[in-house]
Amino acid sequence: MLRQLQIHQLQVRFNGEQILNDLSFKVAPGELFAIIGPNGAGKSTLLKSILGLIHPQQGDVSILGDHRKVIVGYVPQSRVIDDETPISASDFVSLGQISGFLPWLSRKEKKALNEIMQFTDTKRLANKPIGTLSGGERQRVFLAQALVRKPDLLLLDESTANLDPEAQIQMMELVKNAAKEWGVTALFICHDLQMVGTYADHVLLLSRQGYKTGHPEDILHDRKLMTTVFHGSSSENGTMHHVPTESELPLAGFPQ
Ligand SMILES: Nc1ncnc2c1ncn2[C@@H]1O[C@H](COP(=O)(O)OP(=O)(O)OP(=O)(O)O)[C@@H](O)[C@H]1O
Repeated sequence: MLRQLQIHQLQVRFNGEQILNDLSFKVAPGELFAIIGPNGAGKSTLLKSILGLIHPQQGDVSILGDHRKVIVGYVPQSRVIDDETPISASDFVSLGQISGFLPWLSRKEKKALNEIMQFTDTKRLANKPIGTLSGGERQRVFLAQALVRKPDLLLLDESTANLDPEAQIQMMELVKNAAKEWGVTALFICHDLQMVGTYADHVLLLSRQGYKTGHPEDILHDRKLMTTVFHGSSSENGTMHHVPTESELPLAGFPQ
């Protein structure tokens, strides 16, 4: 289980453009942590920095586990799968667990595959070619692949985008159950604020002007803040300020 995820004074620039600026926050083990913000705010950049796919100019990410190396599951924002892709859903899921050199699955791996397909309700899709699945079915298969090694940390980049409301709920329920059953800590980028309000324990609101972490009700119901971030203006003082503190969550705040 994850013991600590801590982002400390993270700075990422691309071609001289500041994308993440002095970003610091902590995520508690087993929580569902939403990342929201307008397009281009740097949400995917943050997940990629946590994964080590992007190297920040400054700051660091610490991911510490209890007894063993932390396993991270990731569902990227976009994955183009050709309709003709000749790979079955179950083979696609098992790609998430191949760690040895043998071209077949061990008994333990088969058991894990079976369990996760049951858990994600993808068993009935097992033999279907991945390219023939609907958008919602594919998303569940992608999630199954990310979960098959029972990760300690799960990173989801807009995994519920383009899904109908029922399928969105199914996906988020799966993530919530994974948190409940084996204590996975999940960071999920989401533009659907209703989903965030329903499922997130804490929220990071990110924009190029600053950021804020807190409980969903405090962030989502702050009309002035939300208007400033998503529409760039507010009837009152709409400037975003980043005021880090040393206290527990939220680590950063805006002047009240
Ligand atoms: N590898 C890269 N090289 C140069 N610029 C990049 C790179 N990756 C991202 N960017 C830029 O960084 C900014 C933030 O991108 P990012 O994808 O993190 O935003 P986002 O908040 O996830 O947006 P969206 O909600 O639209 O997915 C964008 O302006 C993007 O063009």
